[in-house]
Amino acid sequence: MPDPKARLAIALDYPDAQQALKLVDTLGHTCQWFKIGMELYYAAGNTIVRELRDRGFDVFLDLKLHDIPNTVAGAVRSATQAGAGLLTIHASGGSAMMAAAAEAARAPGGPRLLAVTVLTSMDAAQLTGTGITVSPADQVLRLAKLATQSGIDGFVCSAEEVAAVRAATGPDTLLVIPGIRPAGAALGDQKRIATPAQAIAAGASMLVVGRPITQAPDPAAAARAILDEIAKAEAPLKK
Ligand SMILES: O=C(O)c1cc(=O)[nH]c(=O)n1[C@@H]1O[C@H](COP(=O)(O)O)[C@@H](O)[C@H]1O
Repeated sequence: MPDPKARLAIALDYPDAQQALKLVDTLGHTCQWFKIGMELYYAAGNTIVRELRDRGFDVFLDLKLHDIPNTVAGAVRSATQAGAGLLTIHASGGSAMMAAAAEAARAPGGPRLLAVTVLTSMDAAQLTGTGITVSPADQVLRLAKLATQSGIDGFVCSAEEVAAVRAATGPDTLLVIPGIRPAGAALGDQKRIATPAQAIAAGASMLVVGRPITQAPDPAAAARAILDEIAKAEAPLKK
């Protein structure tokens, strides 16, 4: 059974390195993966990526790149220098953009790329508002297939689509699932959600959790509870 720690990334959605590192210190080595998103990266750049690497953690750099192919390839090269293990790009940037990103990520020490499909904060009505009239599930599948053809083998989607994406892309695909809400947790802006156990049971490789841990009265206890839920969900059923 894989270590549950390898299957949880904590979203460090903070405005500066000081606040982010305070949470990291609070969690200690309960967790292995930390996700640095736009809020923290725009404030602290590659310095915070290196700081976490120096402390022995793995870094998931969530920059959701979406630009012309040449620009995205350059951004992948810049992000590679800091040593992130995972990096996100938007699948809706298209096949040429994803292929250019995949090529840039093949450099030594390059990150594994994850194509973000349909944001977990979007429901069918919001998707329709952007001119896409198929369901979120159909759009996720379409983008996952496009990403696969473009040389990307990891995806971000919601737990609602994970089983279909797994079936379409194979057992080795890295499927990373945000929109995780333990039973009773506040939804905030998330729309397509699941509990940790539901997401793992549906076939998720890794879960992304932010506020249910960072805003908890006791973040370390909240993280441990989620790791326990992951471990139980992946344990074979005893008959
Ligand atoms: O790429 C992501 O990580 C991501 C994609 C997505 O579709 N939905 C989504 O919530 N995320 C990120 O996952 C984290 C979720 O945070 P919480 O909603 O606080 O658990 C945030 O850092 C989001 O930026």
